[in-house]
Amino acid sequence: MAALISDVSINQKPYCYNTTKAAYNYDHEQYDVPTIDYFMLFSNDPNQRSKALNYLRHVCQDYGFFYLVNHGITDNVFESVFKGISDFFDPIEVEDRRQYEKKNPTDRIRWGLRSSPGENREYLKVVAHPRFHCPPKPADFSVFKGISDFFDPIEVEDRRQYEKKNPTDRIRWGLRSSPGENREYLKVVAHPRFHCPPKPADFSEAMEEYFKRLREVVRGLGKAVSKTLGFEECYIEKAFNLESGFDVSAMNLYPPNFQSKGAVGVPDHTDPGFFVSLVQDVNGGLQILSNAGNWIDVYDMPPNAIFINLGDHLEILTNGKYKSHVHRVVVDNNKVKRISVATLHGPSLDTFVKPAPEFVDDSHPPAYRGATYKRSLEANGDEIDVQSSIDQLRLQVI
Ligand SMILES: O=C(O)CCC(=O)C(=O)O
Ligand SMILES: [Fe+2]
Repeated sequence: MAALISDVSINQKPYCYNTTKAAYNYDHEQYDVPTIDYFMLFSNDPNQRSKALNYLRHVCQDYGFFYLVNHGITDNVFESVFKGISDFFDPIEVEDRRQYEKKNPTDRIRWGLRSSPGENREYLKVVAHPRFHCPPKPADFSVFKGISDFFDPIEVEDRRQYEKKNPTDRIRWGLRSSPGENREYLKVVAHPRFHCPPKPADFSEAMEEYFKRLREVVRGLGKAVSKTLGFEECYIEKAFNLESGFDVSAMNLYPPNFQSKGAVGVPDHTDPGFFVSLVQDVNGGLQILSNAGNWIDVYDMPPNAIFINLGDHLEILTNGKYKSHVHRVVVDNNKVKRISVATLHGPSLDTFVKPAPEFVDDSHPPAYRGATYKRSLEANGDEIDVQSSIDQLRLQVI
């Protein structure tokens, strides 16, 4: 006789609020992302330059993200990048891309396809027939009352006795909290050595050209940000040993909403590195959590602007003065597919990053543990995964 399995589930909160940060205000806020004019940061007119740097200081401190315009990277460069990525992600050639699936932690090119709706529930499964099985406690396991008593939040540890032990379990309990993801991605190490799949034609050239120009822009931005912190313009360059800085770029393709499984493109996260630069071919989906705890839709990005987000390692270096912000991608409004290129600009792998003495005093004790960039990346994956580990490095809530 066939076994009957009963699945008793309790749904948890909606996707992706399982972060350790303080309670969020879930309202989306539709306000402008500030715009920084790159050219003005280097203006020959000292008045204009100082105005632009003051504004950048305010934006870094009170926002932590901005659109960068007038950066000098031409439309042609962007067009070639999006064409190259779109060709690479040709739906017909998906099997060919599997050669770049994870092989080992030293991969310099990695591809992945994530299409999962996420799961947020606690469950108890029991074999109900031919013999009925059920945990003996709580008393009077009458259907909804009993189930609700069984899932008593205080007693969660007690329920672990029913976690998977072997395939013949007749009672099994589980707690699943995964945010889901909908994207195809290609990650490449872009610096100190540039890596890219050799096919399709022109893809690698387009990316190399983009990264070369982007590095120049990011170097300039590092100088300007050093000034906003009150230092010489080479401060960031030296602190992070940028000559051999470790940059990883994620090229993402998000499906249109009717093809996605669930609403999340990329779940809540911050990024390692000191700056993250992001460009996209169409508007839609990126949201960032403001200092005030509101989700801001990045929806009005000027054409060919670069969205800059401060990264974890700038937060650590400045002991929390310039913060890295949680962001995510939602796909439920994507009418068409969207391509983005998120590049995480990092220190060299052997740079030991800790709160710099200039940001530490009696009223600002060190808020983060120091670690080499390599170790901080390895805390939650490998070098090319580039996952944040700032929560593990945090010494106290600031
Ligand atoms: O595609 C986006 O808008 C953001 C992607 C992202 O946050 C990442 O790859 O780290
Ligand atoms: Fe990100």
